[in-house]
This record gives sequence, structure tokens and C-alpha cells, in this order.
Amino acid sequence: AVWRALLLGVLLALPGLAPAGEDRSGFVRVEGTRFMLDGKPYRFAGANFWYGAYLGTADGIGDRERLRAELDQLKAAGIDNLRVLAMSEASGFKRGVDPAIMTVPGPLHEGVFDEALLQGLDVLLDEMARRDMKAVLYLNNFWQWSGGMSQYVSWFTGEPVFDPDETGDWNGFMQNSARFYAIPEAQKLYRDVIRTVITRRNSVNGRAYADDPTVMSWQLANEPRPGSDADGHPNFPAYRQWIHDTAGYIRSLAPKQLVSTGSEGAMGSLRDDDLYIIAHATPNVDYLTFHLWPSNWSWIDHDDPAARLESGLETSLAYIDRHIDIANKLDKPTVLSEFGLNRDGGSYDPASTVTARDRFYRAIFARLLERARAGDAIAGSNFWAWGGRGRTTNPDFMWKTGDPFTGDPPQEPQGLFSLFDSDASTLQLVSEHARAMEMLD
Ligand SMILES: O=C1NC[C@H](CO)[C@@H](O)[C@@H]1O
Repeated sequence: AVWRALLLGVLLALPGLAPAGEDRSGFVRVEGTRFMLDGKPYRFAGANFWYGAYLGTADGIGDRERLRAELDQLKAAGIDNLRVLAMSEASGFKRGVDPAIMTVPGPLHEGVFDEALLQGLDVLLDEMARRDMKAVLYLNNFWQWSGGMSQYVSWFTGEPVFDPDETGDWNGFMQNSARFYAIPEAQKLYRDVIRTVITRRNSVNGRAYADDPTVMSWQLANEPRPGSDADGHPNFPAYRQWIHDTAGYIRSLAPKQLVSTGSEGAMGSLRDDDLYIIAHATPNVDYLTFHLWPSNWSWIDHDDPAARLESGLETSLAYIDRHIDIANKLDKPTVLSEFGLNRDGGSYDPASTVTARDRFYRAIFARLLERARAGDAIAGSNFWAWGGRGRTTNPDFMWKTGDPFTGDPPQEPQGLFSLFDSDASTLQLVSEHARAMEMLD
């Protein structure tokens, strides 16, 4: 028996000699409510790194030395699942990132792309592959900070962009973004974008994206919503069909990789658990996502997170439990793929304290680990967001073209939610949670 065990151990250690049927491809798979990777459950505590492809772009826009140094720092901390923006649209938004990966569409409504920025994504994926990291890539944005759906709507209606940073009308903006789901020409261009990215061959390592196990999954968009909470219900059928059809299209191009929507959960589904379930029941969606934004959702105060921290935490933990219960019911893994909290006193200063934030992260991680230990469908999380060495020197803390990137996109003060490389206490919490999640059987 000992010799047989030893021999089996040796055989298993040899690549390609795993037991029949065991997948050693390096691709993340779904088995019921669990991710599997090379024959073992895959659980993680990762980060949002929306600007990763921008950092990989040739110097002048990017900063490849910073990228390599910060990927090393994240990998050393065990933070090796990164959620990244894979497409941005040239826009007229006051607070849209510039430059954009996609410029104005061609005369036949075909996509026109900035090859230098696509090469930035190549560099990012190659550097992540070298560090055995996993990427979750989103291909659009419900919000304005990368152009996104509202820019498509402007391109194909001829109307000027509906800019919430000019009008302050966020409900009107959300309804305008949701028009995207039902404009055929917009969907045609979006399919062109999806095909361009997924069928791309990495210019650094020659690997086809769809054959690269570094890519764990493709997300339809960042935080796609049916529309505004008050007026979005009539859009829901088009939204649901868009999820089903687009997820099916992505799967047809990338059958080895996973597909998720990028949803916030019920708060991004007209505040209705049932609509979230209906929209995500399609077999074309491999796993669920939900986000947690207590200060954006007014459960905790932006300018003083300590004031209502305990009640806000209670509401946050209930939101987490509800979404894990939904994933159990749908028999799909779920990932808390965004969560964040302000610095003490609502400061943006990297030197300010983060007592409330550390309490929040610690409580969230304890709940995720507890539910994962119990065998529930929670498979991982990605905090929002890695800010690394990015710092602003602007008196208004707002990003301008050419500035260093932080975890806060251009529409928000630089330092609002970023976890900077100097935030050692919070980074330690993430690192400890990452190791605890990885050690679960
Ligand atoms: O996807 C997102 N969710 C919340 C972040 C912080 O407000 C925001 O920057 C981003 O648009």
C-alpha cells in the first residue's frame, strides 16, 4: 500500500498524468458552487486593478516598471486574482479616462482600436502569467468613467453624451445607459469589440487570449444595471436577454474560460433579489458576482465612516449572506468582486488613518471565510481597489490626463477608496484572508 501510494504520488506530480478526467489545464473551472483549478478548489482574495492595461502601455501613458513592481508586491501578499478593465471608449465625458482603447467607430460602425493600449493589455496578461496570477476582464462599463454604454448610445443616436458629472442627474444617466441593450447598431459594435479582444493573440508571448489560462473569466461589463431603480423595470426584459445572448456569444469564442456579468447583485438589479436571480439563471453565466458599497448606498457616511459603522456593517453582512444564499440556490459560485470603504473622516490623503476601513475589511473577510468553511458558494473577493504607488498632487484630488493612475477612476477623488502601497494594515488583512481562503479544502 505504501509503495502504491508513493507511486501514485509520483505519477500525480507529473504534468498530464492526473487521474483520468482531472483537469490540469490551468484554466479555472466551475464544479457546482465551487471553482476548481488543477484538480483543487480555487478560492481567493484578490484586488480590483482597473488600470492594469494602462500601466502596461508603452511609457508615456503606462509605467511598466511600476506594473512589474506592484504585481510582485501583490503576488508576494498572495493577492493574485485581479479584476481589470479590458475596454474603454473615447468619450466626451468630463470625467472619462483618456486616452481610450477604442476610438470613434469607423464608417461601417466597425471598432477602431488604439493598438498601443491593446498592447498594454498584452503586457499586463504576460506579466500576470509569469507570476501565475488570474485575470477577470470586463468588456464594457455601465458608468461613464471609461466611456461605456452611454458612449455607445451617443454614437448611435447622434445625441450628445448624457454626462452625470455635468447634470448631476444620475437616474437620467442610468436610464440613458440602459438604452444600450436595445440599440442593434450598438450591440453590433459591442460584438465587434468582444470578438476583437477575445480572439486577440498576445503580441508579447504569442498566446491567443482564448487559450490563455491567465484569463479566468470575461465579464459583460462593469456593474451593468437594467436602468434606474425608479424607472428601470420596462428595460428589464431587454437587459435579461442581453445577458443571455452576450454571455452565450462570449462562451462561443472562449469555451475554456468563464463568463460572468459584473453585476452588483440586488442593488444593481432594481433592488430586487428575484430580478437578480432571473437575470442570472441562464446557463450561459458560469458564476455570480455581487458588490458591496455601504457609503455609496448610504448605509455608512462617506465623510465619517465611523459614525454609522456598526449598523452599516450589519446591513453589509446581511447583503453578503443574502447573495451567498442566492448562489447556493442557483448552484453557482459567487464572488464579491467589489467592496470598499472611505478613509477615516472621509480623507483622500494616503497618510490618513483607516481605522473604520480595517474594521470593515476584517468583518467582511471573517464572514466570507465563515461561509466558505461551511461549504457555501462564496469563492472569492476583490477589494476596490489597488492604488499602489499612485498619488495625486492636484488640489482638487481629481485625475487629469497624464496623471498617475490610482484605484479610483477619473470620476472620483484620487484616494476615495484606493488601497495604497503604504496602507500596510489593510494590505495585511487582505493577505491573511487570501492565505486562509487558499488553505480551505
Ligand atoms: O464599479 C464601480 N463601483 C464603485 C466604485 C466606487 O464608487 C466606482 O469607482 C466604480 O464605478
